[in-house]
Amino acid sequence: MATHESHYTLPLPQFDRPVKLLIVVAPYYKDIADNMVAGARAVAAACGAEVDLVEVPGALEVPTAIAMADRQANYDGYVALGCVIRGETTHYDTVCNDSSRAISLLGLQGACIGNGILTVENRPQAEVRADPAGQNKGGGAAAAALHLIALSRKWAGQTKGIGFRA
Ligand SMILES: Nc1c(NC[C@H](O)[C@H](O)[C@H](O)CO)[nH]c(=O)[nH]c1=O
Ligand SMILES: CC(=O)[C@@H](O)COP(=O)(O)O
Repeated sequence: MATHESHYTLPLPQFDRPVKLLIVVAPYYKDIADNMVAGARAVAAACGAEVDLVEVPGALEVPTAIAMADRQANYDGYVALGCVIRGETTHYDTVCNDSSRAISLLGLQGACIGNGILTVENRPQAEVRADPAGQNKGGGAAAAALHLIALSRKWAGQTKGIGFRA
């Protein structure tokens, strides 16, 4: 089994105004999803963020639900959670690639999203990544969303070129 080098983790951002996060989770593998939600909730709580949660059937529906919420609701950011485990067919690649690409495109359009959709070969890989006491990828996705929200607030209302001398 591969060993994993630990990586540097940014300190969590601090906020002077309330933050509202939406967790969108696909509980396709329910125990895995439950652990990721627990990790994400703990990180949100550490930043004082309020959390709502909605469930969708599978990873492919996660970006669609985030896009709907971003149009119709008032969340500051989103945590995308789920797990895709390779099966016998090429469907794995479709679910992994399309969910990831759609989430990235929503991010480029301005939504603050942490992507915590696991894409793994087997269940043990998913379990260690979902475990809040293990790799805690749910917590990492929540932290990513919170960092983007902090950046978005830092630059809100700024106009290009103002404040610089030519
Ligand atoms: N195989 C996995 C799926 N597949 C289902 C799709 O995400 C989608 O719900 C369906 O195609 C209907 O649009 N979803 C997962 O979250 N994880 C999988 O391993
Ligand atoms: C990741 C998947 O979509 C997978 O569960 C589908 O399994 P299969 O390729 O065996 O149909």
